[in-house]
Amino acid sequence: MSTAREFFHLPEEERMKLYSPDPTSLIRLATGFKDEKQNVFVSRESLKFHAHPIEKYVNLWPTNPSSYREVVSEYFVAAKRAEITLLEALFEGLGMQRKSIDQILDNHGQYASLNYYPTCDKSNLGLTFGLRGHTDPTIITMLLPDEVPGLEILQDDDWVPVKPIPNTLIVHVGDVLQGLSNCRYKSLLHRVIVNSETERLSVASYCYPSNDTQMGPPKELIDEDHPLIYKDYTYEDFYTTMWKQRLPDAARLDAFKISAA
Ligand SMILES: O=C(O)CCC(=O)C(=O)O
Ligand SMILES: [Fe+2]
Repeated sequence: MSTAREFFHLPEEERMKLYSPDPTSLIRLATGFKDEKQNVFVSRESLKFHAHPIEKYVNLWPTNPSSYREVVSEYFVAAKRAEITLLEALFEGLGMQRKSIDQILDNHGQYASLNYYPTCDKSNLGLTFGLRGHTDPTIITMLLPDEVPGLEILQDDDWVPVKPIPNTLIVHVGDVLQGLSNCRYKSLLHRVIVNSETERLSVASYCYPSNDTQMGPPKELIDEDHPLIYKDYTYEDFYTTMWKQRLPDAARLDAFKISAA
């Protein structure tokens, strides 16, 4: 976390060396922007990069601060290990067969985002979000927030603040897990609000399957009480559709519902 903070406290021209508007870049800094249509400002600055397999990507990462590669590698390798352990337990708990689990986890990827939410002028608070409501297009997202409040989740139509607990990770269910589990797990709608006093940081590890992974629910999860909701599709189909639709939430999955055939 302190390495991420150091990075975002570097002079703007140093950070902007990594700026790219292209979402397929292997590493990129994304900056805050104004949505003219909705007249809101989204203030998050984030450094996004691939983190697994780490040997393939580490040479693209910043060398300023000088500890960056070492500290960030150590964190994301440990985060990935924890994600896989958690997912294996969760899939086994759902009753999935080993073959189905391997199909999903073999060749999975890990995408990282260091998120920085600057403080916001009091007069602009009403029109500024850190991040607007969205679900993550992942299997799960492992999030390490700092101790500043800001994350909110939607629960029964109300935005509920998530109270930061020191040294505690948060795991979000993403759209892919909703699809794979045939809706036994629901993707979590969340957003980030900003404040005028304290900047906020978080470190996100997004776990996603390989492009050719079949994302329809495995047959062992389907029975009379749990009729099949989603047809077979690949992660690549999902991603391509997502970019076309530009939907912020799990409604992206509706295109793959059996009833949408
Ligand atoms: O900063 C946070 O707490 C949430 C970040 C987030 O939702 C994301 O990176 O997808
Ligand atoms: Fe998110």
